Amino acid sequence: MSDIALEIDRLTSGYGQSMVLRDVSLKIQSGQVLAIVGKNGMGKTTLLKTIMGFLPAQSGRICMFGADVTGVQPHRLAGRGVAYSPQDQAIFPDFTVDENLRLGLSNDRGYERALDRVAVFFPFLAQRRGQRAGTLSGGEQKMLLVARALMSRPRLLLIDEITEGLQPSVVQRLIGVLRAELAAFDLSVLLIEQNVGFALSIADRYAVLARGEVVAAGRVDAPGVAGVIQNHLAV
Ligand SMILES: Nc1ncnc2c1ncn2[C@@H]1O[C@H](COP(=O)(O)OP(=O)(O)OP(=O)(O)O)[C@@H](O)[C@H]1O
Repeated sequence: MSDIALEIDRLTSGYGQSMVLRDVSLKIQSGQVLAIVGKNGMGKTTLLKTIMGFLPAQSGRICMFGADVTGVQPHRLAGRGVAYSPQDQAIFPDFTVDENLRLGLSNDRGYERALDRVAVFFPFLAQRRGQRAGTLSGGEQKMLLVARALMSRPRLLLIDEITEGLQPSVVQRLIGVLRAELAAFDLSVLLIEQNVGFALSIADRYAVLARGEVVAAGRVDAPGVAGVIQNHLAV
């Protein structure tokens, strides 16, 4: 078993003729959290979509747990222990809370136990299992999204801008659930964030993406990191 959960080597990708990511290289050690920060339109979502196989890589390589997964279909990654919490339109509004959560597992076995685990942090999920997901508040829908991604106890979790529009108490709860899962399981996380405070509170390492390139990277506990990141975001 590789001690590197995710390794991206000189990845280039985009939409048709328009290249968005250029030679992006990143690495996540098993059990660690990497936060990717960057301004709007810098290629963060494109990076996640390419890693997940929704967009083809034009060049470069994506490895997970030592295996080359470049070009592997998204549903096949789920079978390898990869979960994805996308930025938009990711819950099924006409399905109930229960039905949305069941989509996070490949079968019904272990459903109740998984629900108990995530409901420690998001009790409303257990209390409102029959409610249509589209009638939950925006913050509750985001919590549902993270809970669904965690149902299968993934080895690698990719989260796209989960804190956008959330009140601080919900952000705190998300920090709580991620810390608990990180402590209990050998979970590795790739986090896309604009909320630098959230990113630094949960991540081990960071990378700044600007115009499709990694322009800064390092450990979050290095001196002055918040300032370095803010400077990049201000440019
Ligand atoms: N489906 C698409 N077709 C063509 N261009 C796209 C498509 N999706 C995104 N882009 C372009 O790719 C670039 C990067 O977009 P991306 O969504 O990856 O940025 P981002 O860093 O995630 O931004 P945000 O924080 O606003 O979500 C942008 O210029 C965007 O217009």
